[in-house]
Amino acid sequence: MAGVNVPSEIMPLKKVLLHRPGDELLNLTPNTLEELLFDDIPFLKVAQEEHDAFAKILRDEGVEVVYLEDLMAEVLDLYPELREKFLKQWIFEAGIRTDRYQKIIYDYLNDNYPTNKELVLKTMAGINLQELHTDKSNSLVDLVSDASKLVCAPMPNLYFTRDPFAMIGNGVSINRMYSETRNRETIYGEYIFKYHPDLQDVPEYYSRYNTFHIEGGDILNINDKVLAIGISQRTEPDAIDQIAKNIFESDSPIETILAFNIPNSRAFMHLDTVFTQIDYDKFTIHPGIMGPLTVFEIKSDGKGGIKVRERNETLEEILTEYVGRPVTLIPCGGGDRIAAEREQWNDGSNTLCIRPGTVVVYERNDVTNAVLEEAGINVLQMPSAELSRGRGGPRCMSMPLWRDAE
Ligand SMILES: NC(=O)NCCC[C@H](N)C(=O)O
Repeated sequence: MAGVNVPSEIMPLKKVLLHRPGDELLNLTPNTLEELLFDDIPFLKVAQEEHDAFAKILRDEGVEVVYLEDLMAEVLDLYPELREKFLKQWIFEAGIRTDRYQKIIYDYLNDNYPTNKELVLKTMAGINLQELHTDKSNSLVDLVSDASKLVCAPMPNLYFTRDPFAMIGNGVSINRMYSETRNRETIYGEYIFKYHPDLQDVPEYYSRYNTFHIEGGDILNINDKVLAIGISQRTEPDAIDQIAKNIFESDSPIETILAFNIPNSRAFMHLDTVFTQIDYDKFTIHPGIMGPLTVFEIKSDGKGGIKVRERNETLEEILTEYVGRPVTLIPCGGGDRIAAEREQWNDGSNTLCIRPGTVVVYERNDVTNAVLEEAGINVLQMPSAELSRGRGGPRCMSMPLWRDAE
């Protein structure tokens, strides 16, 4: 089906975008973990098995699974003239600035990765110096550079397809990311939404070339008229102002944006690490954010601008007003503070809802999973020992492209 339709977080999921972890995880090293936003180096083989189990759960529930690497390769297959443009842009965005190395890397990729799928996967995996057979006789750089040096860094966070671009109703936000390492990931979104036949007519509400950063983990579709966006470590108020104006000026039916101001911290990096919708009237929430949370309501001022007011009611009251029925907040960890902190850290709140009352979760968060089941939620558990080392859960690892309407 062409286009995208994601008017909520809970209606039956029909099509979802994933990225299967690849050799980019083999290019993680201890001294690059912090810069690349990982807490340890996953065992690739097992991470892939866990990811395949995730895809199987989705397919068994009737969801069409498409992969980012395939969509990008299809674009280059359909438009061969884009291969050179994409490669040169990717090399530049990898920080390669000298003509010499730009040519060495361009020729290396073109000569060694003839199919577009192989090429796309290699741009995701990164390149290290020892792969490049440079002529060491005439360059100081080659003579002194550490052979294991990564000349084009890997993009290990790509399997978190939630973040680089995010569906908003029938449109998309192609994001400007908080960190340079993840901002590189948005190149694939630029190409698939500009050229892929299934996606090229999707209205864009934000551009990767904008100044202010916003990430998809902070964007939650409440319904076709209400959008929630987190103010977080990754998403700044200026970006929300900008996307709100763009949305209100567009054909989008969204009338209200609720900005959730959550603590600025790595553990709570996105709104969806502490808050997700799991049924018509149920949300999971990390108790640790309830105290400091403030909610701002943003609407159009009718003159191309916005008007903002702080909501002082309780979160339940605010959500009940916008969801249209009494809302229950289910605490991650079930009221046990230590379990809440442990399980939020391992994405116990980061559920992926595939239809009202049915969610995919990490099996490791057994306290929260039991609480969800007691609340009548159908909990589909996936293995997570290696994937969770990247600090993201089932919602982080998925970007819905189509959900049924009400
Ligand atoms: N939506 C999400 O919460 N995504 C998780 C992203 C984890 C990744 N290592 C990051 O720090 O961006």
